[in-house]
Amino acid sequence: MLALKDLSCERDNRLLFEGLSVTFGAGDIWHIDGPNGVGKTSLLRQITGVSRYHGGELRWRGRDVAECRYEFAQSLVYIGHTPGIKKALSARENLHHYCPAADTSALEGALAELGLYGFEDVPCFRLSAGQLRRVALARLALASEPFWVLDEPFTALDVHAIAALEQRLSAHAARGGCVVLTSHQPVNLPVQRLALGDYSVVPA
Ligand SMILES: Nc1ncnc2c1ncn2[C@@H]1O[C@H](COP(=O)(O)OP(=O)(O)OP(=O)(O)O)[C@@H](O)[C@H]1O
Repeated sequence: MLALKDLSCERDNRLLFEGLSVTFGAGDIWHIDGPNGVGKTSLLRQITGVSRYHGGELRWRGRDVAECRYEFAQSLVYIGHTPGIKKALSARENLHHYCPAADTSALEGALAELGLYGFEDVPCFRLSAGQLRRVALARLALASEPFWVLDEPFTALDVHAIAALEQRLSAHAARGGCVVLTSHQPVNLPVQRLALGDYSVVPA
């Protein structure tokens, strides 16, 4: 789906990585790994178009992303480091914001999948860190976009939510979707690993 060719990244005049070439394909789950500060979030921000890249090329389904920004954006779910939840709104309202076409039972099903049954209408400022992360991730159950980019999605989740999320990611890949994620925890899925810092691509 997305090919990175000779990508480089610098922040504050410091080179984080260069010459990074990898293709994130249909059916893949990629785990971007590396120590704190190596540039994982910066890479995700580059590939999603949130930050610009300083060198190299990004190609979406064979086309330069600059030429197909709208199509690429329509194909992408990006859930960043912070959950991106409006705390004055409820879980249901937040999910509706991201998935306006979903009906009541779809919204409730997505929230229930991540253990939020009974919390649908509680304002999010009353939820815990893990529950807030669950609200953000619930949209994956409703997402039709093929390319998912998730920054530290397992942070703050308990074992049950981790298992539910892993199942969701696995089902997405099995349907021909692609997942690119960062995690400091081991991922219990057949992932391909991209270790920033040594640029090695380790197949599953
Ligand atoms: N807002 C910012 N302004 C300037 N430099 C930044 C900013 N955020 C991060 N950096 C720098 O960019 C580098 C890469 O940061 P990034 O967040 O991409 O790392 P990371 O690998 O995701 O780290 P972590 O594992 O801690 O989340 C860091 O070394 C940091 O010094």
